[in-house]
Amino acid sequence: MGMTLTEKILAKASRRSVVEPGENIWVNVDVLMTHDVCGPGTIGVFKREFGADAKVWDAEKIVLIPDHYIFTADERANRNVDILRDFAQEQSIKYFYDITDRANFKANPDYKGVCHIALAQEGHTRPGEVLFGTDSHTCNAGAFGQFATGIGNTDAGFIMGTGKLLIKVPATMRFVLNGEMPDYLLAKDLILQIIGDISVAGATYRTMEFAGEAVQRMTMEERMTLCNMAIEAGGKNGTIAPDETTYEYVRACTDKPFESFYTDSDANFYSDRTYDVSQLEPVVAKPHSPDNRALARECRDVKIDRVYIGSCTGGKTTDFVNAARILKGHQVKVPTYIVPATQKVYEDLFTYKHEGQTLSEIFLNSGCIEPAAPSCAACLGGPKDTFGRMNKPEVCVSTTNRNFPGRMGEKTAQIYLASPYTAAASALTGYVTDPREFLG
Ligand SMILES: CC(C)[C@H](C(=O)O)[C@@H](O)C(=O)O
Repeated sequence: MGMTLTEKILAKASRRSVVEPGENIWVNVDVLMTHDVCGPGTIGVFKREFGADAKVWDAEKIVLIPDHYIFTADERANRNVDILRDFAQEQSIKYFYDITDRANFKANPDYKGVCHIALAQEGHTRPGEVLFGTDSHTCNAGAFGQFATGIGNTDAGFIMGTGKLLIKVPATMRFVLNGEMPDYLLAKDLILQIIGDISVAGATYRTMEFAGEAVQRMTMEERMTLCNMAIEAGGKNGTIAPDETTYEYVRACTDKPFESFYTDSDANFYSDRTYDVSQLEPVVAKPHSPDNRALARECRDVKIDRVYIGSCTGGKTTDFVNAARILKGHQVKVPTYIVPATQKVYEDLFTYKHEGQTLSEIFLNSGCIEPAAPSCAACLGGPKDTFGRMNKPEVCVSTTNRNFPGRMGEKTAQIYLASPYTAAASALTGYVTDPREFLG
């Protein structure tokens, strides 16, 4: 019997020739990522269990990324970043993307922004490796053919001390996305479609492997959007077989060697679903669950108060290019927040041109709020002074990943998850809007 790409990575990481779903195995970790929310807790567990003077297992395999609650006056949030800094110094952690001057993020060249996109841009998402992160959207890196998943602080503290973790091998659900992608659909529509089909518990502790010609034709950023939301269906990890598109991206970010794995033709799947993407339509996830799917056009009577374009899921350069395609030459009817995921994405807003104008010019000319400093910002609410936080019971169309009550701040606010096209089209009308109204 053949193996899936996930099984092969886990077999290699546990120094076995074969692993099977359901087996508990010890894996060697290639990268451990933590951020300002969970880093202090992880460090606390590490020190308690391994000793106040203990050294981490490998100072070059730990990546510390302040990204969640950065641009805030909240003292505890600020203290969390200080704890990361002290630890990085004490342990000589090689990859610490620090921010010291919060008043001017551009004065901090080391500062990146949202961890999942920073991991990719800094070359930490390499095919065939094992990445654990103290964040549920760590599955984002599965787009690179890496085994990547979120863990809690206790597991992360254990990895800090040992470089290993005991995990159960997940069974794989394959999603084959065939057909020509219509020019009004984005990866976000596909993943919302799938989550709507299988529910937020539909892939619990399983691998979601995305394959098929529509996936092969996607850019790395669109592939990341697919894998990023695997956790929204309960998935342990998302994965996509590496190919030339992957290698081109990875080689531009790192010269570290890596090994690629591919699913065998006789591999065993827990389930195998096929979609013809040419038949799909733009969708949203209505409040208050990512699986509460509806066609965007069915929600045309939903009046909205704001639009938010940002986060690991929907704040990458491609996401803004797609939003700009719709916004160019029109005026937004509601406050529209632009939050680039990383400093690199922020720079792209001022250098990347769409039809002769930079993305930032397009956004400002169409009446959007000036692009914010890169961070997770209001994707998960945050302290009261967080940029874009929902502090009133308003309705928002957002390119982020979750729409549970209180997710963006105010508990009674309503969030419609959507693609950058749908978010931008909605900004132009003040209602949830199918982007076909503005495309073509
Ligand atoms: C803060 C962190 C633990 C959390 C996560 O794990 O996902 C956050 O990033 C989120 O998106 O909800």
